[in-house]
Amino acid sequence: MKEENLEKYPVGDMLKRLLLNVKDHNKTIFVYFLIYTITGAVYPFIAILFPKYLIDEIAGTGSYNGVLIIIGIYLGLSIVFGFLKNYIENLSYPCITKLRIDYIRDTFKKLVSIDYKYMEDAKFFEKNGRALEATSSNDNGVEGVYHKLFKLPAEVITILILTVFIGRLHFFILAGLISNILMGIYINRQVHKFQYARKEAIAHSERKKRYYYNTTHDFGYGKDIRLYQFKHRILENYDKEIHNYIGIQKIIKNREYRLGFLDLGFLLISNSLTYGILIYKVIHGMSIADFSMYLGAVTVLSLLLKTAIEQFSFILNEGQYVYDYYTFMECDMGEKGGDKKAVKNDTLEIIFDNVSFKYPDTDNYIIKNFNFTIHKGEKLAIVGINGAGKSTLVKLMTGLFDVTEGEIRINGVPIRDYNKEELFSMFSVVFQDVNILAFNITENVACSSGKVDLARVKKAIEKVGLLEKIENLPKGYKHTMLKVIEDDGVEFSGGESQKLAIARALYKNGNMVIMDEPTAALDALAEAEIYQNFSELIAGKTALYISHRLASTKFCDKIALFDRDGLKEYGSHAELMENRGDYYKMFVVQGKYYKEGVVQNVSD
Ligand SMILES: Nc1ncnc2c1ncn2[C@@H]1O[C@H](COP(=O)(O)OP(=O)(O)OP(=O)(O)O)[C@@H](O)[C@H]1O
Repeated sequence: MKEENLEKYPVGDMLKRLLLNVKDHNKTIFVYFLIYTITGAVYPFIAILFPKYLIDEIAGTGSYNGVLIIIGIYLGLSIVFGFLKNYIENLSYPCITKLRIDYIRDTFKKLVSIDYKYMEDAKFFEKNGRALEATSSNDNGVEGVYHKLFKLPAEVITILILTVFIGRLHFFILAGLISNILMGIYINRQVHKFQYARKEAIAHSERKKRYYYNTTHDFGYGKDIRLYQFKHRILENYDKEIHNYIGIQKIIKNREYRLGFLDLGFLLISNSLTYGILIYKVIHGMSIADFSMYLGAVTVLSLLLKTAIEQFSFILNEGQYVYDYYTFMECDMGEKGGDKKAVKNDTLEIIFDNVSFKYPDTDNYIIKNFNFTIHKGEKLAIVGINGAGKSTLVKLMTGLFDVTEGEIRINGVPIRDYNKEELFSMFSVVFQDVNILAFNITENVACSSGKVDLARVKKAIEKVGLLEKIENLPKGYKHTMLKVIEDDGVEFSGGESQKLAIARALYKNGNMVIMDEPTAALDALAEAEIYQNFSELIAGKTALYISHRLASTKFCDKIALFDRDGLKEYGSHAELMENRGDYYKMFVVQGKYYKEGVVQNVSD
């Protein structure tokens, strides 16, 4: 990767946004900053001037009292300024950390609102990883830059005063110091450029490492990892990735190390100049008191210049990540959608108008030139082979993915015109993979911890047959689910989780019900109950039912059968049976299987 890859970014703009953020979140930090800058700028002079006055006093009158007064003043000033400076720094630290935590909160908000398509996009995770890096620790990114910005102005003031002071003594001392510092900046920027040019490789490696880390820490993978011996493969891959990562870091450190020699050379030249000139001045009449004061001033200046340059470079370098963060946060990722409101108190009509779709970064169309209408109040069953695109249709009509070509309209309005939250509010969906969150039962059903209609939660739970199970839990509806947060959290079986997901859909009471294999994990009795109660569950709404169990299609008005080439058959159960096509064949095969199973069970 070439170093020219370093992106230029507007430093001023980045700084302005950081400061505006302080203004919006916690203005007190500005007051702390002011006090720190004054005390921090004055503090070093106490140590620089003290030896001069002390030596002058000893060499002059030599009175004990005079010496004691000077020591007293020195100690007094050191204590007052030193204490104030540290105290204020201490007060500001957690406030600055809070600013970073707020940035993380904003990222969370963004992540749960952006278009779903990004959730299935590996590249997005790398981008997101880089943005998160800017908020990942106290010392780097946003918070690191804030801490440095807090301290830097005090140092700059001290440096300016000392520069004039020393510059007046001899220009060469100053020139030596400045060239040393310029070299420091150059080296720092070179290392950063080199490192930043490798940020894609680092982010890629980080993503892989994170994946292996998460896989081993996620209980959900526990069974497969053990029973299928994935452990060796995971560890092997993790080791490989670490090796890769360390390889990149070594290259960066090697470059830093080599450039460090250049820095050392300039430091030696600068120090030789300083000491040489000061010794020369002493030989030609400079007092020891002044000598010690200038020596102190040069030492402090060179130290301060070094720290200030480091901080300055740090701000420039880390600012690049901070800017990446802002770019990420400001990127429109479909959070809002259009401005149309949800359809209120009505059922939905969905029209697929010449829709084609392929997943981002893939070449194959999953759906091609698809024209179809789901009428108001219709109960439609979708059946078909694995991978035919049934779930993809759901992702498209609910707005989780955008169509590649064509248009989907809900009650005449293109779905991209709906506000995203309004659009999502219209669907009560039960997906085949159920996700239970580590909240309590009520929150999992009502999807809220705010205003919840407990009677409705209970009714939904009752309808899916979970009433007894939940009322027997020690904390009932308030019992936390999963063991991730609470030790005594309740873990549901696959079927129970699916029932809970149906209860969630019932409680939501959207305009349309979509069930994608909602009974796959249910026992036969529970499944039969869902079939029987289906009409009641959907309460006259438009409903879509995806299932491989053809018995479930009988209670639907229409059936659409898909294969890899799209819609193959469409009609009522009776019509499709009469047509003797694929649906008929599938139905007969499944029926035969069931019958044979029954016969066998009976004969057993
Ligand atoms: N995020 C994705 N990126 C790329 N391809 C995908 C993605 N999700 C699904 N696919 C592909 O799209 C095709 C259709 O998948 P879909 O899940 O819609 O099928 P399905 O009919 O619901 O299958 P099943 O009956 O097995 O649930 C599959 O070939 C799948 O590999």
